[in-house]
Amino acid sequence: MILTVTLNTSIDKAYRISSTLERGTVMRVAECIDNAGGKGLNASRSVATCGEKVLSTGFVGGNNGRLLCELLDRDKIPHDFVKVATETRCCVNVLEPDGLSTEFLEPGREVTSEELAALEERLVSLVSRADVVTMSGSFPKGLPADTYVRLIKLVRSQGKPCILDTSGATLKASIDALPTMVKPNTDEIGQILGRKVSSVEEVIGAAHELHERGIAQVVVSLGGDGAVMACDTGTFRGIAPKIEVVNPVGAGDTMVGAFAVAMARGMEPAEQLRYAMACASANCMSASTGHFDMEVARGLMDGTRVERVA
Ligand SMILES: Nc1ncnc2c1ncn2[C@@H]1O[C@H](COP(=O)(O)OP(=O)(O)O)[C@@H](O)[C@H]1O
Ligand SMILES: O=P(O)(O)OC[C@H]1O[C@](O)(COP(=O)(O)O)[C@@H](O)[C@@H]1O
Repeated sequence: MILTVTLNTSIDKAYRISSTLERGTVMRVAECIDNAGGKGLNASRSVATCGEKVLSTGFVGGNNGRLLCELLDRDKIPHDFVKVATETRCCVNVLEPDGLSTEFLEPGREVTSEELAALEERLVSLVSRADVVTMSGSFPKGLPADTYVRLIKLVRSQGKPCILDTSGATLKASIDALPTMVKPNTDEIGQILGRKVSSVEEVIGAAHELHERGIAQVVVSLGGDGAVMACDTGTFRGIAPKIEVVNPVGAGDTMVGAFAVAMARGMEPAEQLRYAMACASANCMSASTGHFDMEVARGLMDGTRVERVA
């Protein structure tokens, strides 16, 4: 079973509009698709679509929290959340006819230290049943900066692999806890190392350097340009297939879920990367955030290439 941890859950609303987004006007929404969101729940759907058992945990609260659980039930995603006193946030993704996407991410409302302690207690038993644990996304208000450090240590003390996908100061503060895998983008790995990283050569060097610090798999995702991975068996460049992008939101989350599946199945790291990239590209071809069709992903596997670069 793959356990996904989402501290800042959300009702993700994809608004499809039929003309270009214009500031300062009234825009009517042609279609609204609601999904249980927050990065970890996109990863949960990815695990389920890959055909593996998943369990989602984290915090939910209020009416949005109830709706979120209903949306997960609709997607047949099992969940075991800690209920908090505040309302779960909403995130809005506006999709324009030309494929451009603009996201509005609400901050998460306050979570107390008692509610965090309840989650830590719950995790002790949930982690013991998991093959791989993923931790994704930002923090709601109120959580201390070392929250992921504590949760990663809890997972690693049980000898289980832990994938961390977060950003900014939270990522920087959590890296020394040595999760098994991290999935920063180019800007984020630059922030961790304290220097500007831009070319693919610089990304390769940066991924290798972070791997040397003790993170078993460092995966830097590059959107349509694919990904770079540094691990014990070498450094690899993944080339993504050319596709028609419909909604790229959640591609990285899909990648994380598919990586967890590939790890749990004991695939070689380079094969894990190819599998996870094909699923992530398939996510970009679906309008619904964090959803993809496994048949489409299978069809993209041949066009997804992984080459050793070091
Ligand atoms: N335009 C695209 N064409 C093909 N594959 C894509 C495209 N955008 C993303 N992907 C795939 O999804 C992966 C994750 O996407 P990325 O945008 O880097 O992550 P995030 O959603 O975290 O920003 C990429 O490494 C790539 O494999
Ligand atoms: O938890 P965070 O970092 O605030 O991000 C939350 C939001 O990011 C998303 O996962 C999309 O992010 P990506 O496009 O970077 O994968 C939304 O679905 C989600 O609600």
